[in-house]
Amino acid sequence: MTKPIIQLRNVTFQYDETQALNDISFQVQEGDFLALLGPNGSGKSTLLKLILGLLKPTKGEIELFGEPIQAFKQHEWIGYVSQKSNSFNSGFPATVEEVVKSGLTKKVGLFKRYPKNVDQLVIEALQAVGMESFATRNIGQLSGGQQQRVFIARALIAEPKLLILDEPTVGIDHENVQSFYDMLVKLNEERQITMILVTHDVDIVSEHISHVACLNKTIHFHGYKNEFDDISEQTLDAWYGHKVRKIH
Ligand SMILES: Nc1ncnc2c1ncn2[C@@H]1O[C@H](COP(=O)(O)OP(=O)(O)OP(=O)(O)O)[C@@H](O)[C@H]1O
Repeated sequence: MTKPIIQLRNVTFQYDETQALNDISFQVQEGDFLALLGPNGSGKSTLLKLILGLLKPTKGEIELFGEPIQAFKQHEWIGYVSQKSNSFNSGFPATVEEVVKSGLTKKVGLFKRYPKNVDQLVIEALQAVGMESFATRNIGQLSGGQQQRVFIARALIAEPKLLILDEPTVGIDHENVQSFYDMLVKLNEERQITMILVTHDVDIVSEHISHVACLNKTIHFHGYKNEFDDISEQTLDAWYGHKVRKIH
């Protein structure tokens, strides 16, 4: 039996002037691979910040792993790779292995020691994203897509149950997007990591994604990927307020 990892009930969020989210209710189940789609300004980042506990809903409730978010303490269960992770300049003074190791800080606490097998853990995390041969390189000397993989390894080393990726394929060239997806699917299937992939690109929805949620201030659709495929472009246009083209 799968259980909800995230449950939102009637969540509304208001910045001073702007209502960013209106009456959002949906669940993410253990093992789901969810693409959260929405145009610019549709509330995707706001929704993520609510799930990560960085903002509090104006109205409504959020549960993580079956607990009200206010009581939830296992923050190391949630890995987050932000949109801006892959923007180091070439002189940034950290190696790939140092960046990955820093992903353990949340788990071991800032002033506690790393486990004895930390080097092995770093290599395993890098192997999972196909980046082990870059371990000693400077992070700033990697391409945007390679840096993104390293940041996923940094999240993986803490053994998350849920991985949230904000626009992960930005900066990855077209030929490498498929292998990037294959890597995410492998993590989802082999390690049973629940995935939420945030994007404003409808095209990006790969065949491997299990669920899709369409957000534009409110949730217009949340369901299986094959149900999403049946939605017409006209309906998407109406939700998003502009022309949308689906590429299969
Ligand atoms: N700190 C803030 N203060 C006031 N309004 C904000 C703030 N952050 C976001 N907003 C507004 O809330 C709405 C939702 O913004 P949000 O950043 O969540 O959208 P998004 O879907 O992540 O957009 P994008 O795809 O462009 O990153 C927008 O109208 C935005 O202008």
